Amino acid sequence: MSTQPPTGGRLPFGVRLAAAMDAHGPLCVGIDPHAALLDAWGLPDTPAGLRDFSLRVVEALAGRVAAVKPQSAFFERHGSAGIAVLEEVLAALRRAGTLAILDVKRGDIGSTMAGYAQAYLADDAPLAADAITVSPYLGYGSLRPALQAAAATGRGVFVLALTSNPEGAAVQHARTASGRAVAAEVVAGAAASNAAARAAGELGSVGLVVGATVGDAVRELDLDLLAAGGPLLAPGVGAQGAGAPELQAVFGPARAHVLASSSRGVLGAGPDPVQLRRAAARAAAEAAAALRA
Ligand SMILES: O=C(O)c1cc(=O)[nH]c(=O)n1[C@@H]1O[C@H](COP(=O)(O)O)[C@@H](O)[C@H]1O
Repeated sequence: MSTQPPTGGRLPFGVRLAAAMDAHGPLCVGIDPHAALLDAWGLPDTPAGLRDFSLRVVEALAGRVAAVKPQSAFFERHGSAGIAVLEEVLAALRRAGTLAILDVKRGDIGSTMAGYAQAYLADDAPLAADAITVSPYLGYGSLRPALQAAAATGRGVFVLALTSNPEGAAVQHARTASGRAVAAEVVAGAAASNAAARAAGELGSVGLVVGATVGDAVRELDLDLLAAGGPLLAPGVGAQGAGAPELQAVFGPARAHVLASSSRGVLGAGPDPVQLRRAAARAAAEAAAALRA
């Protein structure tokens, strides 16, 4: 990452996220408007239903959780009208001062990655978020345009390292020519990207995604998650079955860097905003007890 001061008057993403986790607890709530959730909330599976659902989540939780993570897929499935809703949701989070991590899992050859970087990490982009999820499986170096754009604007990226789905292991646990696991190469890439922030004693802006459901993989693959120096986004909490014991066991000495992430586990408590807030507060307290002990 660049050591130039970011544009837009923002502190680096890692610094802003560390402050938000201290203020609100280490929880990110995902906005994943599945058709079934829209139905459970009494809303139609249309762009209007999507808008109502998403803005109600923002209204209930903005200013109360460390970060909110809209899942782009559930907006994209409604076409251009869905993307327009996503723009509105990101703008609402920006206005509320709540960090937005846009889950788009982008990854492409460098020149195309530059296009994605402009789409999500430029100051004037309609879909600008504070951070995005990216896939390093076209090679960590292919992420360079996103890493540079993030550093230049005080934004961040979360690089998929060990994903929460069982199919991920076939790729992520495989050994490279160096003998290290593919996931270990990704962790090493993030550590190099975060070197300057680490030297400054700050949380880096290049995070990793490590599912809370990955069991013993971090230890077995010898991943030094603490040395990576960035935040560790841990999906899999709640609906996918992980809770406090899994967070503690998976992250061990790196647990102070973890941002636990739950979508359906919190959203299922809606649409009543009081119940949504209660579910988020409960999940944040559980994550804090597991990770900050
Ligand atoms: O990048 C992610 O957030 C992510 C990575 C991963 O390994 N596993 C994973 O579940 N996710 C996302 O986290 C969310 C999980 O939603 P729930 O299972 O409802 O909490 C979805 O939007 C997933 O796409």
